[in-house]
Amino acid sequence: MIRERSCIVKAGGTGRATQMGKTGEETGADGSMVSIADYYAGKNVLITGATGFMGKVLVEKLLRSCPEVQTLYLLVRPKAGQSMHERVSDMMKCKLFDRVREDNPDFHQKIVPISSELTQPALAISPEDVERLTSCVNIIFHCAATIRFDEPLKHALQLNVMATQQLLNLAQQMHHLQAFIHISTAYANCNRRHIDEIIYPPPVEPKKLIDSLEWMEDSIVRDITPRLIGDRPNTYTYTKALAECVVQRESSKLSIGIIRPSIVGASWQEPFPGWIDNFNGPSGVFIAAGKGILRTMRANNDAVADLIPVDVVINLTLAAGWYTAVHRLTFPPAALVYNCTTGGINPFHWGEIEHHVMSSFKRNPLEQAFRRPNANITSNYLMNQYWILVSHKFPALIYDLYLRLSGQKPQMMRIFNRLHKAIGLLEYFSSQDWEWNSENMNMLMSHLSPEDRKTFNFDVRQLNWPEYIENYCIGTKKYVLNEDMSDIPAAKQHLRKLRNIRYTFNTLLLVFIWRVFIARSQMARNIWYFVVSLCFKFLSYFRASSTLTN
Ligand SMILES: CCCCCCCCCCCCCCCCCC(=O)SCCNC(=O)CCNC(=O)[C@H](O)C(C)(C)COP(=O)(O)OP(=O)(O)OC[C@H]1O[C@@H](n2cnc3c(N)ncnc32)[C@H](O)[C@@H]1OP(=O)(O)O
Ligand SMILES: NC(=O)C1=CN([C@@H]2O[C@H](COP(=O)(O)OP(=O)(O)OC[C@H]3O[C@@H](n4cnc5c(N)ncnc54)[C@H](OP(=O)(O)O)[C@@H]3O)[C@@H](O)[C@H]2O)C=CC1
Repeated sequence: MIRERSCIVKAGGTGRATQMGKTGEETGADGSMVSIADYYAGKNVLITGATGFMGKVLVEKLLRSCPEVQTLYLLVRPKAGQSMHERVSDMMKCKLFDRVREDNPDFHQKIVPISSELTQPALAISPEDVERLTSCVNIIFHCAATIRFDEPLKHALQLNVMATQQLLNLAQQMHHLQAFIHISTAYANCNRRHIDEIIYPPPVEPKKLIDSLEWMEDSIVRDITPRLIGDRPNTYTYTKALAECVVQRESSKLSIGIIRPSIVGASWQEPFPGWIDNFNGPSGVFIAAGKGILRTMRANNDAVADLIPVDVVINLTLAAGWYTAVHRLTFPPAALVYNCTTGGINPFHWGEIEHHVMSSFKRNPLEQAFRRPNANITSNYLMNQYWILVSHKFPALIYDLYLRLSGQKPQMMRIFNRLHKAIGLLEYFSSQDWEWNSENMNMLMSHLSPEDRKTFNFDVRQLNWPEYIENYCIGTKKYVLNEDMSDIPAAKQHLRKLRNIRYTFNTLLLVFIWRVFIARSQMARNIWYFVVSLCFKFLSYFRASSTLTN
């Protein structure tokens, strides 16, 4: 149980002893509150979802900025024919860890993978590992989740809610646990316009839902899912809301912090600008636009694009872990919620994003683009449908015809169908505005020392959006698509070729229209001559009137 009355924590390699003050705050020898890095020194940290996008950045930052941390226990499952050890060792080889590798080539010694499948009973952790974890873990970061918007409800419930409950059960057996940090999402309550840093009543009692879905066939669950999720857009936001409620229920027994990031994007500063490794959220949209595939999407130009860089989220998460732990005895029995968003502090809009993404991909084009990047967003449904037909389906049809004629397998229509499915799922988030209260983020910032504010910076007022978007787009090119920056001249040359193809195509189309309609029909010819003579008359009138005025 973690709500111990007092405790002495040996601050690892710094040799600095920290102790619980009367208020429950962990203080240094001089009575001041320990810094974040000093707090993590000597601590054993358990992380779920460490192989995911945010988990990796969390592991990297802990190792780099809290070098005295004792051990990171990562709950990992084997996947795609790779053992858990192979997966973790591959992860540590990735470029994200370059800076840590430079500082400490032996950093891998601090990482201990623990085999776990979160959807299995007791998280499928072996009894020996349970023993090990319960005897030494000091802080838990729970990042694992399914973030797919089309996840069947049963599976989303299993992973996002039931696994969270099981992890909380495990946490309660831990003898030295000081904080449990749960990663939620700012959109857990997206059925509300204004979202405070509180846990709202759940749409349904989680336990009752779990019990009733257990005996139901998948097809029945699929049929009733829209009724269950109600005014939420998908099973993801719905189950994340239920998970918050499950976490909240344990807050009388554990010290809990809940982080609610909005749309997590590439890194802003750390470990280097623009790091991103997936197609989720806006990244896939940016890439599709940069490749010239996506030309239109439904989004509101004036709606706030609540993107938040991944390093900001992780800095806040680590600071929240520190704050939750050092204040654990003074907390009321309620989880502290941190809305981790940018919209209320440093707003930027989808229209501006579109402009900067497009100009960035013109300066730094992606290789082998399908067409020149020129995506436009519109909130008008009919307009969007029109452009989908003209700019997506028609070119896809022509290209597939070309592939067929040249003996290759047609593929463009299939790509567009998948793209339409993906953007259809994202439109809900790009067409509306939300307002998040972020007082706890400000409160947390005010508790940091000037040094910690620099090392664990989450002050998004300093974020320069155009520069961030430029680095984000370059990041998708370098780290998601593995394209080389030295190939940019060739990519530009390819875009010039595409432009010439378009000019030639448009000219041929004009000639074709001329031949079919104008040259063959007397009426079309008459209309044509009428339009031309009207233009001529207008030009002559315009010229004559401008001569008179002179
Ligand atoms: C310039 C214009 C500016 C426009 C501005 C407008 C931008 C609007 C953006 C709005 C974003 C809103 C996000 C809201 C986030 C809520 C926050 C969160 O809490 S939660 C976090 C947010 N959560 C999410 O974002 C999850 C959303 N994603 C999903 O739910 C699913 O991926 C899916 C249903 C879209 C596709 O399912 P399915 O068809 O089964 O396909 P698989 O998944 O199996 O992937 C197959 C392959 O395709 C790849 N790939 C994937 N996506 C894209 C893409 N967009 N494109 C290209 N490729 C993509 C994928 O890598 C994979 O490759 P490989 O491994 O085979 O090589
Ligand atoms: N990305 C975003 O925009 C946002 C994310 N969030 C939240 O942040 C957290 C992390 O998201 P993100 O890093 O983007 O997600 P990812 O999909 O990149 O990572 C998910 C992680 O969960 C693990 N996981 C999934 N299923 C299981 C399982 N059955 N057993 C064990 N581990 C499992 C994955 O492991 P494996 O590699 O084995 O699949 C992976 O490590 C989530 O809680 C999400 O809700 C909140 C707001 C926005």
